[in-house]
Amino acid sequence: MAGSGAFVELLEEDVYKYYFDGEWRKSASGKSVSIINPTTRKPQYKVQACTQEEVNKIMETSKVAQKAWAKTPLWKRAELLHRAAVLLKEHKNPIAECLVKEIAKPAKDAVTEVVRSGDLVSYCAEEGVRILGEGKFLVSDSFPGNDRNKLCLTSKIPLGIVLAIPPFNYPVNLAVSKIAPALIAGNSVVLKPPTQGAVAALHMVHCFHLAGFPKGLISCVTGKGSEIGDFLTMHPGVNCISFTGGDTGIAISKKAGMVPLQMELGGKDACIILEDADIDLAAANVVKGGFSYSGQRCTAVKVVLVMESVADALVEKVKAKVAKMTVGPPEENCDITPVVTESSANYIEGLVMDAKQKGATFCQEYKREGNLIWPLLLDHVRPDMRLAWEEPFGPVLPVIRITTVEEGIHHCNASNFGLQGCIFTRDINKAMMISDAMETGTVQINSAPARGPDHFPFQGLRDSGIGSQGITNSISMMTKVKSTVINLPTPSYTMG
Ligand SMILES: NC(=O)C1=CN([C@@H]2O[C@H](COP(=O)(O)OP(=O)(O)OC[C@H]3O[C@@H](n4cnc5c(N)ncnc54)[C@H](OP(=O)(O)O)[C@@H]3O)[C@@H](O)[C@H]2O)C=CC1
Ligand SMILES: O=C(O)[C@H](O)COP(=O)(O)O
Repeated sequence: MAGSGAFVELLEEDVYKYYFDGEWRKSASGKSVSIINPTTRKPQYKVQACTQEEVNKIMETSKVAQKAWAKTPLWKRAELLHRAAVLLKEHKNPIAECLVKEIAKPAKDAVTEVVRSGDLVSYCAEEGVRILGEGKFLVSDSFPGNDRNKLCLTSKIPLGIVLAIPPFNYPVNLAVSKIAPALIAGNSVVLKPPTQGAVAALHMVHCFHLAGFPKGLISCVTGKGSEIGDFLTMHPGVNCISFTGGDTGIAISKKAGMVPLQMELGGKDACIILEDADIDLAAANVVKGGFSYSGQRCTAVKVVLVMESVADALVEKVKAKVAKMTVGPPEENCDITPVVTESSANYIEGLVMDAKQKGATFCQEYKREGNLIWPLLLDHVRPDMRLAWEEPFGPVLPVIRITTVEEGIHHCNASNFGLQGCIFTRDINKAMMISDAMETGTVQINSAPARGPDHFPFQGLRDSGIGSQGITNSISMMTKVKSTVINLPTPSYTMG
């Protein structure tokens, strides 16, 4: 159970502690932040509201710990990560319980998130050993005018302190996707978890603690992003920021200093369906892509662009599937569960009402109880409706009927987002042409958008982000190249 057994030291009275210098501590602020259960809409947990002084101390300690960690052999770093991965999987149930209570993730999916996170940590350890174990050897005589008298050795070195800020929808998986690459590359980590999801993240951090990582190497600061966020992201001790979330990331990129940024932000992933598509396959993916975790995924299908000639058939099939979806509490593994906050539900409702006023066709009746919104497919959505462009981050999916492929590509590229997109067609040549024309970080052919498997590159264009994630890319991003050049007194040619 959360906050008990192996996790008992995380909790004092009813407030979860923050993690610093290898210990669980109470904040000197004496204040806490309440986490509201999206299902009951009542306070579920409390976490410490950390102070700026505590952040300063964390940064100092983190810097010292990083210097020692960078001298720890790579295989030993990997060994500790493997140990943390085992512990994460061993404690999947209490961590998943927090995800159910804090972010209303269906119980089965919550367990999957933790297991996936363990796998990500192990894979990262293995990948890190391979890619960080290799450098480059360059010789000078390949550049015009040079003899072979300079030998350049390059290797990848750590950046220092990586600030990791994940969003509410994957507070464990999108935290470890930053923590593990940072650690294997020799960095220290300061984690600021999302408020909704903070307790799951603290339990995850405890697995790293139990694995035996050195004191100070990993810290976890809790508190509202709106209060402590700017102080963290603008802190001079930070050497890299890895952020996943919404528009906050755009603001951070304007305020952060001259440090590498990895930003994974919002998306409005389009699903283009052509006349020759397998409509059963497309419908199944529209439902899975649009409604899993109630649409609260950056990679959710957020607009369907279907050719008019097959639109009726698609809409009928999707409607039939939506009718079978279960709606209710995450504990009962319902397909659709309450969205994360009341303000999120209000925002979604605003988009629905705008579409209603402008004449969209409701394939189901709009229904809401508290934060729980029933799945809704809106047909005949037009570009003048907000739903055509904004991301609801909820179980509401607009369908725009198109008469040419170009119309679909144009709509996709006119978005301020450019995360992923997908195409359904039986013609691979057409699929490749459309994929080339779509201005998104990834295009999926005949499947819904997805970040995973976690070693695949994951990136967005325009407001969807900066840089690329995925295990290999994250490890590289959290390092920089260091060169050592040996200058020989006379040119030397091997076997010459
Ligand atoms: N591209 C991607 O991979 C993903 C993108 N998203 C996008 O994120 C949004 C929803 O996630 P959500 O968690 O609400 O996103 P937010 O951007 O609101 O929050 C993300 C994180 O930033 C923190 N934060 C808030 N204010 C600041 C600040 N000023 N400085 C630093 N950190 C801050 C939050 O903490 P706190 O909770 O305390 O406010 C949270 O940990 C959607 O728009 C979605 O598209 C979500 C998941 C993945
Ligand atoms: O934040 C998100 O929504 C995730 O990055 C999406 O991950 P998934 O495609 O694996 O669900």
